[in-house]
Amino acid sequence: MILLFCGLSGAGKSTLAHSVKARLSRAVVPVEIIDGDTYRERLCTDLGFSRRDRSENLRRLGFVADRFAAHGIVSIISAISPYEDVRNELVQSYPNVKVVHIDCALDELKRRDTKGLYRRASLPDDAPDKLHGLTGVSDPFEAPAEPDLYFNTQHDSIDDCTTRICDYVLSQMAVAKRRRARLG
Ligand SMILES: Nc1ncnc2c1ncn2[C@@H]1O[C@H](COP(=O)(O)OS(=O)(=O)O)[C@@H](OP(=O)(O)O)[C@H]1O
Ligand SMILES: Nc1ncnc2c1ncn2[C@@H]1O[C@H](COP(=O)(O)OP(=O)(O)O)[C@@H](O)[C@H]1O
Repeated sequence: MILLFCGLSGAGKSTLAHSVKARLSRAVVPVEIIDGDTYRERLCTDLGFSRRDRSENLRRLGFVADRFAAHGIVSIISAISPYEDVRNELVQSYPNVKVVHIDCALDELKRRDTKGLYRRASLPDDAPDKLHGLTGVSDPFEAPAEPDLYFNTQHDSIDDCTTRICDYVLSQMAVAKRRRARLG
């Protein structure tokens, strides 16, 4: 299974990816986190934040996620993934891709500002530290029309989100197991 987490910077993708991994490891379910930030430092160093590059970024993460998933590992892609067409492309290209929208209001993200990106995006255009094209501020984010799971992390606690995601994964795994048993 591939869990495709998408949402704005600071919404909670990495936090939830790690808490889900920790919780599922207790049930002996292997999880691999494929984090946009980390892969941008290694596999995707040539990519920036244009539409073309963000699309290529997600295609690469999807390919890696599928390789892990093929070996029974739950792959969590934790990236902003702002475009519906590329998310749908992954859903159609690989088996068992579930889209998880990690949502949060911009006001709350500006308050959290864990990496200082929102402050930098609000600087005057000629400021040396100005961040252009920040998703949700000066670059688009297309909310998934039909996510498999939806969270608003301003209202849903880390623990509640983690429980719902883990319950979903375990129930999907149980369905797949029953299907395999029926087919012999
Ligand atoms: N312009 C702009 N817009 C959005 N994000 C930016 C930008 N510049 C740098 N960053 C940092 O890059 C991280 C997002 O990388 P992703 O690979 O997840 O993005 S994308 O899916 O390709 O849109 C994102 O990480 P997260 O905060 O974990 O989401 C930011 O730290
Ligand atoms: N329900 C929640 N789920 C995830 N993170 C939350 C939640 N509520 C508050 N937070 C906080 O929001 C921040 C999210 O940061 P992070 O996980 O790095 O976001 P992202 O990976 O989407 O950029 C963390 O400081 C986290 O503690």
